[in-house]
Amino acid sequence: MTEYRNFVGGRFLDGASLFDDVNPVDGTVVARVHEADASVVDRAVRAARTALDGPWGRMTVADRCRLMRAVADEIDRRADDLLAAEVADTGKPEAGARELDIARAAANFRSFADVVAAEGVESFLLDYGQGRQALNYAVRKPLGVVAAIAPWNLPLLLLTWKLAPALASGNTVVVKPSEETPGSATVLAEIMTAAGVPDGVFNLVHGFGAGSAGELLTTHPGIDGVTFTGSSATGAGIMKAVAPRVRPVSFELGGKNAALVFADADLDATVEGLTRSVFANTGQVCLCTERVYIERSVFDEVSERLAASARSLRLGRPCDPATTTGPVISAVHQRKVLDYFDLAERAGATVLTGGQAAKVDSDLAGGFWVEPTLWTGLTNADRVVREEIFGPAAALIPFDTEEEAVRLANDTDYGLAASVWTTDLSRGHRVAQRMAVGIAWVNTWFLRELRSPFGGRGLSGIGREGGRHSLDFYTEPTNVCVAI
Ligand SMILES: NC(=O)c1ccc[n+]([C@@H]2O[C@H](COP(=O)([O-])OP(=O)(O)OC[C@H]3O[C@@H](n4cnc5c(N)ncnc54)[C@H](O)[C@@H]3O)[C@@H](O)[C@H]2O)c1
Ligand SMILES: O=C/C=C/C=C(\O)C(=O)O
Repeated sequence: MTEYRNFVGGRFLDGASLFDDVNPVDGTVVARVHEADASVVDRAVRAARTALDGPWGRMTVADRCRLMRAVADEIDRRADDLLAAEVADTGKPEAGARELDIARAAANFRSFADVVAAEGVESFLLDYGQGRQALNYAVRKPLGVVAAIAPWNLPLLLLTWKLAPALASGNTVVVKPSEETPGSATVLAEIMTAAGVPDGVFNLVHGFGAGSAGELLTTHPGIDGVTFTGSSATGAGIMKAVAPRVRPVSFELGGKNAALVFADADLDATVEGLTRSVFANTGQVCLCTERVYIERSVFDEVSERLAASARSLRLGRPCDPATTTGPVISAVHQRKVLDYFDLAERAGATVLTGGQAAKVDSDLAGGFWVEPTLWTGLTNADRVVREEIFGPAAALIPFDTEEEAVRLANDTDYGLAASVWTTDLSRGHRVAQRMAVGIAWVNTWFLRELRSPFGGRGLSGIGREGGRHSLDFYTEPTNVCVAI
C-alpha cells in the first residue's frame, strides 16, 4: 500500500498517525497518509526558516528563476506520476487532468519565473524645493516563511499557483494539501529535490484542518503569511488564527458564479461553453457557473439544449476516453450536494435533468457519484441559488432587460467570476465591467492569462494573485529615500 509521508528539510518523515486516502471512483483506499503532529509541523517551519537564512536566501534572482524553470521541466518529466496520483485522489478523467491540472503546474512555474526575472525596481525622483532632489527606490524582499494551504478540487494546479510566485520571490514554504488529495503534493516534493531546490525551501505536512496540521500551521509563530484556497468558512477561521500575530493572508475562496445569456448570443458556442462552465471537474471548480440567467425570448431553447448537453455527459472511469465526468470528491461532499438537490425540489424547482445520486456500474457503486443537474423555477431568494453547492448543478432563471440581468447576477455575497454570452461586444464589455467579480469572461470561460489579476471579493476572497499582483503578497517592499 502506498504511503504518503511528510517532507521536512529535504527528508521524508513519518507522521504521528495514519489516515486513509480514498479513491472517489469506487471508495477504495489507495494510500495511507502520515498525519503531521505539532512536532512535525514545528520542524517543518524551522526547516523553512533555516533555509531562508541559508544559501537560498542569498541566491540571485537569475539563479532562483533558473531553478523555477528546472522545477517546471521536472514536472513535465514526472507528468505521468503526477497524473496517476492526482487521478487516484480525485477520480477526474485522465485526459482533462493531463491537459489542465498537470500542464498548468509547469506553466505556473514558468510564468512566475518570467515575472520575477522581468521585475524591475520601482523608483521616483522627488523634487523638494530649492533645487534639491531625493531618489526613492523600492526593493522587494521575500515575505519569509509562507504557509500554503490547498483544496482538493484542483490540487496540483492550485498548490503550484501559490508555490511558484512564493518560491520565485525567494520565500520558503510549508504546504498543507487537502487531506482528500495528498498524492500529487508528495510527488512534488520529490520533484523539488530532483530540480535542485535546496533542502528546507519546500516543506510538506499532511493532515486535516482544525485541530490538525492545517490549524497547527496557521497558528505557528514562525509563519510570516498564509496563502489559502478553500471554503469561505475556513478562510474566516484562518483569519482568526493569524489575527493575534497580524500576519498577511491571501485568500481564494468560494463562489456562486453567474452566466448571462443574451438572445443575440451564438447559441451553439454558448451551450458548449456553459456545459463546461457548469459541469467541468464535476462542478468542483470555484469558477464554475451555478446561476444561469437567460434572456426570456431564448430561455426555453437554451434550457432544453443545455439539458440535452448535460444528459450527454458520460460518468465513468478516469482511464476511459469516453468519460467526461468523474465523481465528487468524498461521501461527505456527495451528501452535501444531494442535500442541495433535495432542497431545490422542496423549494419547488423543476428538475430539467439529474437531481439524484448517479447510477453507475456495480464495480463503481462504492464511489461518490451524482447526476449532472439543472433546475428551472427557482429565484434569487432560494438557498440553492444563494449558497455555493460546489457540485454539477445550476439554476436557470429568465430575465427581460440588461439592467435586470446585471442586478440578478450581482445579487450575491460572493464575487469571484461571471461570464457574459452575447454577439454584441459593446454589450459584452459594458456588462462584464459591471459584474461585481474578480474575473468576467465574455463568450468564453476559464480562459486564463496568468499575468492578470485573479481572485475574488466579498465571500470569494482577499487579494489578487497572478503576474506582478502575486508579488504584492509574496514580497515586502522597502522604499529607500536618498537625498541627492
Ligand atoms: N477560490 C478558489 O480558487 C477555490 C478553489 C478551490 C476550492 N474553493 C472552495 O473550497 C471549498 C471546497 O474545497 P475544500 O472542501 O477543500 O475547502 P476547505 O476549506 O474545507 O479545505 C481547504 C483546505 O483547508 C484546510 N483547512 C480546513 N480547515 C482549516 C483550518 N481551520 N485551518 C487551516 N487549514 C484548514 C483543509 O485541510 C484543506 O487543505 C469550496 O467552497 C470551494 O468553492 C475555492
Ligand atoms: O477552483 C478554483 C480554481 C481556481 C483557478 C485558479 O486559481 C487559476 O486558474 O489560477
